Amino acid sequence: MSKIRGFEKVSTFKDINLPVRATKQAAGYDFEAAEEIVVPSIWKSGIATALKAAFNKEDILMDEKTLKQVKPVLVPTGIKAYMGEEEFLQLCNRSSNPLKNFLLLGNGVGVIDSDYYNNDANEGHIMFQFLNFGLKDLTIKKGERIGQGIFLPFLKADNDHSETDRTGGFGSSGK
Ligand SMILES: O=c1ccn([C@H]2C[C@H](O)[C@@H](COP(=O)(O)OP(=O)(O)OP(=O)(O)O)O2)c(=O)[nH]1
Ligand SMILES: [Mg+2]
Repeated sequence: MSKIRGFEKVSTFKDINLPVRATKQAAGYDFEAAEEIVVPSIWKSGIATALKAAFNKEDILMDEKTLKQVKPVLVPTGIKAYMGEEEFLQLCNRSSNPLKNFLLLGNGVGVIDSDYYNNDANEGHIMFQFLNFGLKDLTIKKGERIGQGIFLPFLKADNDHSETDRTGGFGSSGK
């Protein structure tokens, strides 16, 4: 069978499942966490203190360490995806994540470009970036379903001559 679009395991991950659609007509392929990982509550980072200070009209002082803790956590899936040149994989949250676990995607939706597959930096490893708005830290277990991926076509504008090759992910284009 010729390869059109699909999923493979990143070489360093063995004991994981490839994404599947849960039902006959489900649009999204459900992704699982490839390892156990903690997503800290954003409120533990000192934001609560800062907000209190803001209400009291005090200066908000946040050190570097505190600010860094507010970053989303990249949850590894151990999965890479291949697809057509004019397609991408859209990563979306599961509806139950905010409802049950206060988990939001930091980037709203994730865009997996077709040239991310097998890139030199990380082989095309797909990550979900989560922020935990709950009051408690959340442990995501290995094998837990964390999000979904939907393959979609995209359109190009007139006079589009982009020839730049991708070298990595998450800010690798340097802009
Ligand atoms: O939730 C996401 C979003 C992106 N990616 C990977 C696939 C994508 O092809 C690459 C780059 O994503 P994007 O273009 O959205 O980020 P960027 O900040 O523009 O990085 P770059 O400069 O590498 O394009 O990172 C993920 O694994 N998960
Ligand atoms: Mg980009």
